[in-house]
Amino acid sequence: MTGKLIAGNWKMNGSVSFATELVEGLLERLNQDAVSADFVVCPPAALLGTVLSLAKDTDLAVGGQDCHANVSGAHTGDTSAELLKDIGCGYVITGHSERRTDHGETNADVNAKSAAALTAGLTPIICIGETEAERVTGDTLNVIKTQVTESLPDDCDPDNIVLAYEPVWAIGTGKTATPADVADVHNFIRGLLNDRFGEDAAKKIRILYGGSVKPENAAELLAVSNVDGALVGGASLKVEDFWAIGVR
Ligand SMILES: O=C(CO)COP(=O)(O)O
Repeated sequence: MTGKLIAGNWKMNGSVSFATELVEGLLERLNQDAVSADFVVCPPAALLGTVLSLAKDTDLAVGGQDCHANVSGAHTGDTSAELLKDIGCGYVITGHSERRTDHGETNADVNAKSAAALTAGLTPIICIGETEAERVTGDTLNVIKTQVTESLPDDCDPDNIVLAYEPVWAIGTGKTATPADVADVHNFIRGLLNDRFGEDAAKKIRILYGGSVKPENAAELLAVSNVDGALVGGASLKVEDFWAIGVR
């Protein structure tokens, strides 16, 4: 692990002109500022080619938003991790709560997709997080434990995985978990990773926080123990805001 990882999940937003303007804006800043954070953008699949051609040979990394667990085959509309790697991606988001909800993805599915990503040479950004109902009933840590246990592939290399804690109730709602809540969950996740991989290996795994991260709350959230970066939705669509989250 080096600096913080600031990942932008564009979700189903953008166009060729939007992507070009946003990526050019980021590259301009990457060239000018001394940056300790690593930046990655995850555009919709149809914009990957545009973004990759702009980001080629730069410090801006690019990721997909999902991949199929299989290498190839009759899976209309899906994209394999191999193909993402082949076109130049370095990362892929797996298990985002919107995919768990919209497409019924289970921890087992997320595990298989993350394993496929690792086999292809991509770093999966494996998403976990409790719903509002689970938080209210005090089940947050149990849910997190199950998700971490079941979503991480058996033989995964701690060098090549990223976790993202995104409380579902904080996504796109403007509600952010308090630094104390975030600390509780991130410290708990670190403990689970320590138990599984041993402390030396586990500390290589970056644990991102996601859910209504914006320039106004980024400093406070990124200062929390065991918060190694951010997975940013809405604010990653504005170059000034996305940049200000990682460079302060
Ligand atoms: O889901 C998210 C990133 O993956 C977070 O989205 P928002 O930053 O828009 O809340």
